Order: sequence, then structure tokens, then C-alpha cells
Amino acid sequence: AIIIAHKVDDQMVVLMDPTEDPDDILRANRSRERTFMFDVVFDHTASQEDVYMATTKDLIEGVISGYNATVFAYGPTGAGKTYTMLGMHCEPGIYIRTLNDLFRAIEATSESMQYNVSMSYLEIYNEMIRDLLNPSSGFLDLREDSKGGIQIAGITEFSTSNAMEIMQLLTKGNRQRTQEPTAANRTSSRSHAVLQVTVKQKSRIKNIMEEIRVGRLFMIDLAGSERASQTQNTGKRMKEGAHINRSLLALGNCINALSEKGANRSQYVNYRDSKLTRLLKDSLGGNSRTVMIAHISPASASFEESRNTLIYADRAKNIKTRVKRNLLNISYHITQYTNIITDLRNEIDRLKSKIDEQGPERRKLEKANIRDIQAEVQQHSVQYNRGEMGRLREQLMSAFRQQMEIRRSLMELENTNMELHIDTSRHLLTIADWEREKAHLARRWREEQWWEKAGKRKEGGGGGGGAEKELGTDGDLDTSEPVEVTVAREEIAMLLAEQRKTAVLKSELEQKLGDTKVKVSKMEDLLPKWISSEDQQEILSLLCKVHELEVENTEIQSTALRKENILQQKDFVIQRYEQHRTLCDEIIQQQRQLIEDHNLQVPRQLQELYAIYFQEMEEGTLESLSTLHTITANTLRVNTHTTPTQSIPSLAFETPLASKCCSKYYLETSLTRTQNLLGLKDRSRSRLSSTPSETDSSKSELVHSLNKPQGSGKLEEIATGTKSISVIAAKRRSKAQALPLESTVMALKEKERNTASVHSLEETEKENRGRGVILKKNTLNSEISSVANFDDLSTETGVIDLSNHQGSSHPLTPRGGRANVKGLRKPEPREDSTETSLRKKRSRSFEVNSQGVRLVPKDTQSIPFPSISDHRFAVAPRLFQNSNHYLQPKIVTGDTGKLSDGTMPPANKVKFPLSHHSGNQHFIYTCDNNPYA
Ligand SMILES: Nc1ncnc2c1ncn2[C@@H]1O[C@H](COP(=O)(O)OP(=O)(O)OP(=O)(O)O)[C@@H](O)[C@H]1O
Repeated sequence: AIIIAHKVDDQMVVLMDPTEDPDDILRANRSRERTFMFDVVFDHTASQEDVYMATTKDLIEGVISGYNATVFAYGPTGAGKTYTMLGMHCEPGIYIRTLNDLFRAIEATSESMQYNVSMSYLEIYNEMIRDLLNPSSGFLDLREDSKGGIQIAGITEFSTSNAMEIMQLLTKGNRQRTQEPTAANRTSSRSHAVLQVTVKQKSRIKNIMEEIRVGRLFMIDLAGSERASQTQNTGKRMKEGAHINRSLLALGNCINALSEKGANRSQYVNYRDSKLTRLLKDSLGGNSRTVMIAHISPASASFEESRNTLIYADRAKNIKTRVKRNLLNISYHITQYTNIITDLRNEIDRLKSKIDEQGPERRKLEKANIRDIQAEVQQHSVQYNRGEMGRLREQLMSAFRQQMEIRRSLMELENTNMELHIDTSRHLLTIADWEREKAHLARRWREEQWWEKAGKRKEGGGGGGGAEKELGTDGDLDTSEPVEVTVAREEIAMLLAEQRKTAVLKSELEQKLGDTKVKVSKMEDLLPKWISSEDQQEILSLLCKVHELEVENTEIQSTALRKENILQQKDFVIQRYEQHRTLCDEIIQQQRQLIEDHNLQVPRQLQELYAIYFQEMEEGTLESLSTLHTITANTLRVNTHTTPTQSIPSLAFETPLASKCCSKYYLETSLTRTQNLLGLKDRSRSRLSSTPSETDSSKSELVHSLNKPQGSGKLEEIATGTKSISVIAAKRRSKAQALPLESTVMALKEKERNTASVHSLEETEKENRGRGVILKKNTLNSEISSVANFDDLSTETGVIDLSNHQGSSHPLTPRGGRANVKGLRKPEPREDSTETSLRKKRSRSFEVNSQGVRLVPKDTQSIPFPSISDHRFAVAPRLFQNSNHYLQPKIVTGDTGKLSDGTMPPANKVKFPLSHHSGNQHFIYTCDNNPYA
């Protein structure tokens, strides 16, 4: 034979006609060669594994899910059907492989599903069904159930749990199968063998409605069609062959009918022609996934059989089956339900008893667990709160630090500002000195010119008018500025620019400070919301308090620094004054020496002045005052550096804490007492009417008061000196004030005319006595020790009555009860004598307060002067003390430099930036010949 079946590709096979003669042209059109297309085509090289994988493996999943499946081998005898389905020991066929995989798949899902696998193995031999697993059961009948399903009555179904058991059953069954050698096949199967595997699947979870899935797998090894000529069967074999062919013919008819059913629904499928078709009813055209494996022999000798087989297989392709899952809903009987409920109750009881057995221990464990959890939660809560607390504290501290830094910066800035002011003032002094010097030179030059012209006029006897006209000009006077004045002007410009810069910086810092304050205050408000614990709230509020105290401390330091600056300024003034006084003393001493050496006649007034001078020198009053200032200043410096917790020095005129602890009234009262003690309070009462005894009494009180805090003899000495000079100063003021208005006016005029009006001290005293004015004896309270204030001493001596010469409608308005200008003096009658001049110099107060002018009307002289209780006024700059001339305040408006009456200030009037440019009005003080003004 030759090979006539060729596999073209995986799906195509060509069956050639062996009888075809290529040279026979007449039969060319009648060739029986045919090409067939199938799902898969195998040739002789295909292994059992290949065939199984391509045909059957995919059916297993469906079977265990409740679907029917059928695999059957179809073909002529000896083509290899039994080999494919059963296989050899070394090459197992589809039966074994399928069952192995089936059990593997069942095992994979056995946890959740419960399976029951059963098998039956039968053969249809000569149209009789025989149970291969139980051959003694005889021939079995096919029956249809109520649903049309085919059942084999009495078939043995073996439930198995593993593939090995099935293999044993198969082997046993195969041994029972009818096989006989024929001419075509030595092991020819004379029956159709049907292996049925039923898989029932249900969930392991108990339920009232139980669902069972039933999948059936038929694996059928058909007997081969045969031709009698080929098999050479006779007798019994021929009869077997006839039955085989008949059943296969019925199968072929069914296939033909089923394949045509798609187009013609009325086509009848006759399953009843054979038991084979009846058994395969579902598998062929019903509820089953069916695989048909058509076997052919490639030999040319089997052309006809191969051709018929392929034609049937090709037709079978058209058969469509409708697959559905086989579900069994088991409706239990009432007794079954009762059993189920009983089972469930038993299960519940069992579980309960188990819980009870473990009860006490478990409860303990649970309690312990709860405690652990609570502790853990609490710990977490504490940690969270700590974290939150730490975060808030950090935020607060950061804000506080920022605030403190800003405050320190402000303090430093203020200090810088103060230094700038001091420097500016010093330069202004230099300029003022120069201006005064220039004016003096000009006057002298004019006088010299005048005398020169007068001499010439006398000599020439005429032309005086022309000379007088020339007096108004400076002529060739050299008034070029010295270098230091030019430098001073430049320095002032620079310092003013610097001051403007610091002002801008200050405002920025203040703005920043304000913002920080707002931020902190908001945080403080939000604290109760953020922190629930009262302790933590308290801690944070304490933190805030600490910060507030720190802020207060910083402010205190700032105030102290400011005061120290002011003291430095005062020191500077006093130092200059000391230099000047030493110079005067030297002049006087030399003059006295000159007079004595030449036995010159000394006028009475000058003698008196000398007497006063020497008295003061002997008493050492000026030195005492200077020492008092030094000690007071030192004490103040010490005090201003104390912290609030330190003791309050008794001589502090106003420490920061004192400003809080002492009321305003207290301070004013104390100051008043101090002033009264020093005989300066009431000028009308401080005249020379004070008797030595009164003076001694006051002195002793002062000593007593000062001794308390100081505890040294030095203070007694100072106080004595202070009292002495105070009394003398008071005497002189009294004398001046005791003059009637007319006298004062006259004195002013006289001064203007540069003529002298001599008033002796004794005369003034007499006048005062005549008016019955006496110095009231003041009592000294121990409180005075805390407010002994050198400033107030000078303040009191500096108060003047301007109403005499400027009228009550002075343009300057007093600023409250405290604002005052110290050092504005009532003009005194000009005395030509040196003694009078000296006396005036010494009795003058030197203070100028930039805050305003104290205007005391004449008729209110007896009203006690309000004391300074506010340190902001008490510490006003007193750089421009005037010892020689009273100051005439005028107003300069804005930056134009013009006076309030619209005129420009005279050249010898100096404009001082007395305040921190807080307003647009400045005072101008006329300083005729005082280098410090
Ligand atoms: N693919 C194959 N490889 C090797 N040997 C095979 C193959 N197919 C079939 N045979 C062998 O050919 C012989 C005939 O095969 P088999 O009995 O399976 O044919 P059959 O179709 O079952 O015949 P019958 O219808 O008569 O039962 C056997 O000896 C078998 O071992």
C-alpha cells in the first residue's frame, strides 16, 4: 500500500485517491481525492500526550463544574481507536490521562467543595449492554427517565477517590471486554466500550437549599467498522461485525441528521436505531460538549474506509449542541430539616462548651488585653499631648524669643538714637560757641571802629554823622568759620540723616513687635482649645507670665539705659560748668590779689559780692552740690541696674519699680516736701526771713533724712551745703521777685540801656521782711529719702514769672501741670557791678526743658508749683543750661526755620533739636553769651 492521507497543516488533511491515474484523461474529472478541514489533524508522529492535550484536557474543567462531556473514537477497525482511548501501559491513553487530571482538579478545590466521583464501564456488544465492572449482572437495559435522560438500569457505579483505583477498575473492566483477533486487527474490539465518569459537586457550607452539580464524562471506544472481505470474518465474528456496522450506521445517520438539523429543524434524528445512539443521545445532539476523534489509516488499501470516516467526521462538525449546567436542587424532607437543625444545635452546644472550658482564662486574658489596650491608648494620648504641648511651647517660646529680640533691638536703637542726639547737641554747642564768638568779635570791632571814628572826629571836629552810619557794618571783620565749626555743621547733617534712618528702623521694629504681640495673644487665646489638660494649660499660662516679666525687665533695662544717658548728658554740662566756675574763681582770686597788692579802693557793692563769694567758697556749697550730684547719679545708676527683686535704694528718684510701687501722689508729696525742706518751694516763703534756728532745724532734718539711706557723714555735709546754697539762691530770687512790677519793667529797660540798678541783698531782705514773708519751717518726712531729687531743686529754682514782661497771653501753652521750662528767668535789674553779675550767674538755674514752658502768672505766685512726678519730664535733656541770661522762647513752625511771626531768626539765635522731632514746632532760645545754651 501507499500512503494516501497527508497532513497538510494542523487542521488540514488530504486524502488522495489511490485509484487515480494521472494519464487517464477521461477519468481526470472524476477524481475522489478530497481535502478535509478539522479542528486538529494528527499524523503518525503525534504522541498520546499531544492527542490528549488537544482533544480532551479542556473538557475536565467543565465536567467538575456540572457539564456533560463526551469523547469518542470513531473509525475503521485497526485504525488505533483503542490505542488512543486506552493506550498501552507505557503510553497511557485518554482514559488514564483524563482521570488523572480530573482528580487533580478535584483536589485543588476540595477545601470549599465536596466531590463525589463515580464510574461505570460498559460495553455494547451485539446490541446488548454489559456491565464490564460487574459482568455477572448480565445484560442491562436502557431506560429513559421522566426528564428524557437515558439511564442504564442496574449498572454498577463505583465511587472512587483517586485515579489509581479507577485504573484498577479499568484494567479489570478491559479484561472483561470482548476482544477477538481478526484479519485486520489482532486485538480487535468487538464491542463499543463506554466509560462513564460522574462527578457530583456540592459546597461544603451547610445550607438549607443544597445545590449539587453533576457532570458526566463519557469516554467511548467504538468498535471499528469493518468489511467482511477485509476481516475475513465468518460465523460469530461476521454476526458481531454486522451488529457493529449497524450501530455505526445508526450513529452515522444520527450525525447526518444532527448536522443537517441546523438548516432544517424538522429533521428527525433517529437515536432509537441502536443502543449506541440511544446511549449517546445527549452526547451527540443534546447537553454535552463532545469531541469526535476520527481515526483513519493512511494506507491506500483503506482508502474507502478512510474516506467514509472523514466524511462522517466532516459532517459531525456541523452538529451544534447546547450545553447547560446540571444542577440538582435538593429539597429536603421535613425530617431532614429537623436533622439539620439538630446537627446545627449540637454544633452550637459543642462550641459553647468549648468556650466555657476556656472561659475564666479567656476572660482574664480579655480583661488583661483591655487593660493593655487602655494603657496603650493612654500612653499614646499622653505622648500625643506631650507632642502637642511641646509643639505649642516651642511656638510660644519662638514667638517670645522673637519679641524679646525685637525689644532688645529697639533698646539698642534707642540708645543709638540718644547717642546721636548727644553728638548732635555737642556739635550744636560748638556752632553756638562760634556764633557767640562771632557776635562778640563784631561788637568789639564796631566799638573799636566807633572809638576810632570818634577820636578822628574830635581831632577833625566834624563828619560824625557819616561815622555813625558806618557803625552798622562789619567792614573788614574777618568772620570766616573755623574748621571745627564747618566740621560740626557737616557732622550735624550726617547725624540728622542717621537719626532719620534710625527713626525708620524704629518704626519698622515697632510694627514687627506689634505683629508678634498679636500673634502671641492669639496663641494664648487658643491655648484652652488646643490643650485639654488643666496642668498643661497652667504651665503654658505660667510660661506666658514669665515672658511678660521678661518683657517688663527689658523695658526696665531700656528705661535705665535712657536715664543713664541723661545722666551722662548732665555730667557733661556740669563738667563744663565746673570748668567755667574754676576759671571765674581764678579771675576773682587774681583780681583780689591785684586789689590788695595795690591797695585799691573797692566799691561797697563789690565788697558785698566778694563777701558772698567767699562765704560760698568757705561753705563749699558748689562743691557740695557737685558731690551731691555725683553721688545721686551714681546711686541712680546703681538703682537702674537693679532687678525688680532687689531692694529699692532710698535715694532713687524714680526707679522703674518705684514708678509702679509709689503712687503719683506719693511722689509729688515727697518731692514737695523735699523742696520745702530745701527752702525752694515757695519763693515768698524762702526769703531771708528764715532765721538761723529755722535753717539749722531744716538742716538737721535733711541730715537726718539723708543719713538714713546713705549712712555717711558725707551726705550731712552735702545736705548742709545744699541747704546753704538753696537759702542763698532763694534770697536772691526773693529779692528779685519782691520788686514791684514797675521796678521790674524799669529794670528791664535799664538792662536794655545797659545801666545799672543796684539792689543790695540786705535791702531786698529788708523789703521782704517788711512784707511779713517768712520762710515756713518745713518738716522733713522720712519718705523724702526716696525722692531726694537734684532735678527738682533746679526745677524749682528755674520757675519764673513771665507775666511781668510777656503778658498772660503768652503764645506757649503749658502742657498739663507738669510741663515746664526750667531756666526761663524773670529778668532782673541789670547791675553793673561785678558782684551783682556774679551773684546773678550763680543764682541762675540752668535748666531748659523741651516739653514746654511753665507760665506762672504774677497773681498765682503763691500757688505751690506742681512737682515733677513723671520721670519722662524729669529726665528731659538739660544740655542747655543758662547761667547768665534768661532764654526767650519763640516758635519756629515746621522745617522752614521761620519764626511764628513769619520772620527769620537772628543769626545769633541757635535752633536746637530739643526733642526727638516729635512735633513740627521747635523752640528757639536766645543765648546771648552763654556757651552752654
Ligand atoms: N499510534 C499508534 N502507535 C503505535 N501503535 C499503534 C498506534 N495506533 C494503533 N496501534 C497499534 O495498532 C494495532 C491496532 O490498533 P487498535 O487495536 O487500537 O485498533 P482499533 O481501531 O481499536 O481496532 P478495532 O476496531 O478492531 O478494535 C494495535 O496493536 C495498536 O497497538
